[in-house]
Amino acid sequence: MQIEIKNVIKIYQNDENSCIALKDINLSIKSGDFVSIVGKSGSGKSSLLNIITGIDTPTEGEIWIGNEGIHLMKTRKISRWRGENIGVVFQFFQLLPALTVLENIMLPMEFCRKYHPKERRNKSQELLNLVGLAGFEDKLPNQLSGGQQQRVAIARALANDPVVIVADEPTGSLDSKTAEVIFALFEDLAAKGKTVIMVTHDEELANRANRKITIVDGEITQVVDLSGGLMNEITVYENIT
Ligand SMILES: Nc1ncnc2c1ncn2[C@@H]1O[C@H](COP(=O)(O)OP(=O)(O)OP(=O)(O)O)[C@@H](O)[C@H]1O
Repeated sequence: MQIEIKNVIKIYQNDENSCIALKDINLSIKSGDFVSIVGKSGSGKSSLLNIITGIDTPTEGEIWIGNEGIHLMKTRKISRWRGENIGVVFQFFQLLPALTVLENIMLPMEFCRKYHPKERRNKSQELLNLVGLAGFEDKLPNQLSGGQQQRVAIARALANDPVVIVADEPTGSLDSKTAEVIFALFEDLAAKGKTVIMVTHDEELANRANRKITIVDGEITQVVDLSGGLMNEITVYENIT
């Protein structure tokens, strides 16, 4: 599904202060694209991801994913739609500690009533195999290493076979060797046709995506085409300020 972000502005407002986190963001992401987003802390990366996934709403602007206007959806519809169409992976995994690995993966299927209840266990098992954790079904999250927990989180993100995977610093809390294993999983998903959008602080990993987007102070300052292994700058949105 094509993603179109049009003139998105995000302003956080409280009683005394306001913070302009995103200033007129425009971006097109094609189906099957693997996009990395880099930028300094506070530049607006998470704000952008939260708006793409409908976790947060833009102050202004539009987000289209396929034919769906995310900015037009009511909160209740968004969570269901997200559950069916977008897999979200966070830096600190966010697995439910009291549920087993398999139960964590089944949760989005139950929430979206995807698959027949009898099928869910098999589907979850397949996903666990895919991330290389067969045999860990009945473990609790705290019995796993960080890298293993992130693999479970990726399996959970894939539970409803979403077309888009969005990951916010998925390797940020992992050592470099484990980060490599996790990143390779995302590369594999992109190669299988999923659209992957990943925020990372790691420039080396970011340069292995198809496109790298740099955000500075809430603005896209650079979009670099990395496909074909050649760092070939295609579009530069001028930083007007
Ligand atoms: N809920 C909020 N209320 C007020 N300001 C916020 C809120 N969330 C983010 N901000 C501000 O918006 C700006 C962008 O924050 P954001 O978290 O999107 O940046 P980031 O690039 O993801 O940073 P990091 O790499 O540290 O996670 C920052 O100045 C931040 O302080």
